[in-house]
Amino acid sequence: MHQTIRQLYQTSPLIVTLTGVANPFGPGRLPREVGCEEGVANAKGSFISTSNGVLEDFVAGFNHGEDFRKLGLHPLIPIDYKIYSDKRERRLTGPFFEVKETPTSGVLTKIFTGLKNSMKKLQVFGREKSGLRKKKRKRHVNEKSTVGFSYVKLENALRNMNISSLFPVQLAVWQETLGPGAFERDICVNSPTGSGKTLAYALPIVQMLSTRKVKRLQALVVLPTRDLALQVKEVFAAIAPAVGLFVGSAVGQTSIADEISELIKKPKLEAGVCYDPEDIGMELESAVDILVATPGRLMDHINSTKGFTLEHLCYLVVDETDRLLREAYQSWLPTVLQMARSNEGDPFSLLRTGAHSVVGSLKTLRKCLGYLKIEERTRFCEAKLKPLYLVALLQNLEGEKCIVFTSSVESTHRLTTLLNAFGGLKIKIKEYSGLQRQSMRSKTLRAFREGEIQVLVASDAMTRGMDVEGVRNVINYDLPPYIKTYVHRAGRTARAGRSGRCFTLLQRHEVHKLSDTVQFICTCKFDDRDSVSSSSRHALNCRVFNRF
Ligand SMILES: Nc1ncnc2c1ncn2[C@@H]1O[C@H](COP(=O)(O)OP(=O)(O)OP(=O)(O)O)[C@@H](O)[C@H]1O
Repeated sequence: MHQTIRQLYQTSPLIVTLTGVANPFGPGRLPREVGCEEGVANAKGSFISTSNGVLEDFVAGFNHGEDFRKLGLHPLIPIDYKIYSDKRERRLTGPFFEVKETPTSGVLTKIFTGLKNSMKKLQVFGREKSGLRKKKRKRHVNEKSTVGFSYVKLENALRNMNISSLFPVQLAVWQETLGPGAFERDICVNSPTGSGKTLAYALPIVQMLSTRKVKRLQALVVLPTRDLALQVKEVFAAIAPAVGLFVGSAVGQTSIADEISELIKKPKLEAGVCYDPEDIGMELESAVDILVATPGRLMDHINSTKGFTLEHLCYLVVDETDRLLREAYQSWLPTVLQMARSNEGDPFSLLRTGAHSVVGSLKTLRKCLGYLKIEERTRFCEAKLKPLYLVALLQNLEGEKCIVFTSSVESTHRLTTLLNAFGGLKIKIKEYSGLQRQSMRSKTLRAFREGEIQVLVASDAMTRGMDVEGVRNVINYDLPPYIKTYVHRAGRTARAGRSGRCFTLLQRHEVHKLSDTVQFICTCKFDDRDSVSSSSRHALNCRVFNRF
């Protein structure tokens, strides 16, 4: 049975959107065409998944749809749209519904209206925004002293991180969550690589929790890999202690016992008193307010750690959403949603009644928030000469920090061995790939960050989200297989407003593939409202920020 979008909004609290660079319709176009923008006003609540991908993400969406449907939710997956893939035009149809109508009255919510003037400085903290509704204003006045105090503390913490002003995406999310309309909806943050999305969600979470009275696990951030999770934990750890919050991680590879002792506070027992073990179990409390986790270890704690609970969860961030939701990881998401709401009896009573803190409907923050200064260069060479070209290129780059991407873990290993065998290169080269033990990877990454290593030869384990300061160059030794891989690889340079270069070594027969990719990125990524140059048209990826 086919449902129209409108019917779906009336029945479904779940919205799955597809946004991002590789969205074949261009960011923004899809949601608008299927009426998401219009839908935000009507939807009763949402959990959102975003995706950078093309076809496989649609398919993944369907698979996950099964999980979601078990929970009584229905993903909104647009069907009956032309999907361009491998130059072929395909049409997806699916079991749920078909998009028949294209609402034309969908009006873009102007989330950035009025922001421009307040974008410059951190003084945005503590400044009361004009246009606050009466009720909100009252709340601010009541909390003025505490809130103002935490603004100052946060500001100092940011200054210690050498951050003196907020990036546009950070201001936009801050405005969405703490400004007028304060977090009435779940939001999806969609902005270029290296534009500061991590702090964009970390800052408001820390601010919102800064007035908490009791230490409980109230914010959960989920990321697909350990290194990424630790990177994000560092960001939280730099600002949360300033307002008295505790941050923990559950990322695997370390002993679970150590993790438990970090996450769960044991009651202090008096010597000589005999306690009932069951009573002790009851008194276990969370030792952290914010947890950064990978799905596997998160599930371990959910299943077997005494005292670990998500029942007080207020904020859920699903980072690198498209990747996380493509891999089921023991259905972690439905489990988290269920646990988070288990104290309400009906897991979706919050969605329906709006009690407690409402799961708002979806809002997509989508805008080109600045330019990525990436210079793109291609070099043609025969396959057998590629290593020589690479050596020459590395010599030319004179020890600048550089990541060389290959197509597989095996070729990463081979190429590193080969490069190290060249005596002439006076630079330190190491490999980073999924083939290595985690401890080895982390050690290499640390050395790369600290500048002890100048060139990292990496498989695509390195592409996503990794933030290493000072990476000036990215080299595609092998052509990336997908558009989004290209985007994420290139996004390891030109971060935080800096400039960078992306080189691609090409064989003649690969030329059309690259030009298709680049053309695709240039034509599809931004809609007409975003005036950007083609070189800036890189890397959009997504974070989902969900409030229970
Ligand atoms: N306001 C700021 N001022 C200066 N530097 C900042 C600011 N916010 C973030 N940064 C720096 O920008 C870099 C990129 O930030 P972050 O890793 O959050 O980007 P991202 O958008 O999540 O990237 P990706 O899409 O690749 O995951 C980091 O090194 C971070 O320290």
